[in-house]
Amino acid sequence: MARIGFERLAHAYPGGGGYALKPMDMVWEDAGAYALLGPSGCGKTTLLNIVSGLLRPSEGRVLFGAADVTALPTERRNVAQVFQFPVVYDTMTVRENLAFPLRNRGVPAAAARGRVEYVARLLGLTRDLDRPARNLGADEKQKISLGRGLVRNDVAAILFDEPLTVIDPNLKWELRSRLKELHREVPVTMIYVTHDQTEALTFADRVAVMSEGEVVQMGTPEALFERPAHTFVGHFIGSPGMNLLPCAVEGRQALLPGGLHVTLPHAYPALSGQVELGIRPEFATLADEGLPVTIRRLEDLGRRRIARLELAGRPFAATLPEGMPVPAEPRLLLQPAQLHVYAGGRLMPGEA
Ligand SMILES: Nc1ncnc2c1ncn2[C@@H]1O[C@H](COP(=O)(O)OP(=O)(O)OP(=O)(O)O)[C@@H](O)[C@H]1O
Repeated sequence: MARIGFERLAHAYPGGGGYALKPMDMVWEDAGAYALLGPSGCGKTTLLNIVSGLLRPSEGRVLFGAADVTALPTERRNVAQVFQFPVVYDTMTVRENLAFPLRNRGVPAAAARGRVEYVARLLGLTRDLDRPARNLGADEKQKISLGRGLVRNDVAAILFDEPLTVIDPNLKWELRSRLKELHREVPVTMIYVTHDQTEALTFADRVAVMSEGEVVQMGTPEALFERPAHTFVGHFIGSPGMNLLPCAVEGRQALLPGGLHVTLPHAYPALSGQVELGIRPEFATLADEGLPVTIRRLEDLGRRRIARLELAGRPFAATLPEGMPVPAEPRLLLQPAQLHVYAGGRLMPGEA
């Protein structure tokens, strides 16, 4: 198990035109469950491959504990990897597949047996243990791959690269919770790459949200929801994402187009770059008093209703409280503590 550190780490692919991963310093604590979350092309796989040793970074250092592993190949890093598609020996039984990484490390047969059966139980593979792997379907085969990644508990880290891609949607939820359960029982550092926010937020204690080669925020799922450090995080996390309105800020007042004023929870100094006011739809509700808005349409999302509005000439999403009829003259209430100010995309702290 290891704490993983990045020191001035960056990567530019030869002939790739600039950084695929911009310079970063970061520490992932030993035994943490981390996710790398972001859209296609943001640099998740590049960072994961640097951790696994598949890719040598063009700048900076990678540390496992105190050891500099930057130049070490994968086989000398003691990491387990689970990829998008199953990596399974068809000629072996499920049991032999799961035991393979242990046998390779010389783990005694009795200890290996217990561990294999434990992991098989966790992944729902017990009944298949003595079947040849080749007779199984894609879901089952990917479960074997997951099992082979999870079976050793002496690894520095287990790296998952979009491991549930081929899994049937109904099974995904179940496997996610099993992985989480396993992490609680065997606290190994786990790093999980995905573009799916539900997967990242349910699996990880801490999520690194990436955009354009940069980790724009590393935080708990709660922090990403309540205090997005970057407008990208506000927008990318949540459904619908955070509302962002261009504005000017003077002290404790945000001035929106059309002459509307919003009182902020803090005062702000003079800000440069594009200034935006951010608030999540969950903290903006239709009410009898507040800012004047126009309702464009309503969306019923099952447990809640979202009103698509126009505020200061811009689209805006808010919550229509349960049981509230659609108001004839709709007004919008914004929870003051949930108002955030961004300049150049970054969250501004405000004055104490
Ligand atoms: N071998 C390569 N040579 C040149 N450029 C590359 C190479 N691999 C990736 N890139 C570029 O680096 C950037 C980051 O790619 P990366 O694969 O790390 O992103 P990602 O977030 O994992 O995306 P995806 O989810 O699509 O795999 C992209 O712009 C990509 O085009």
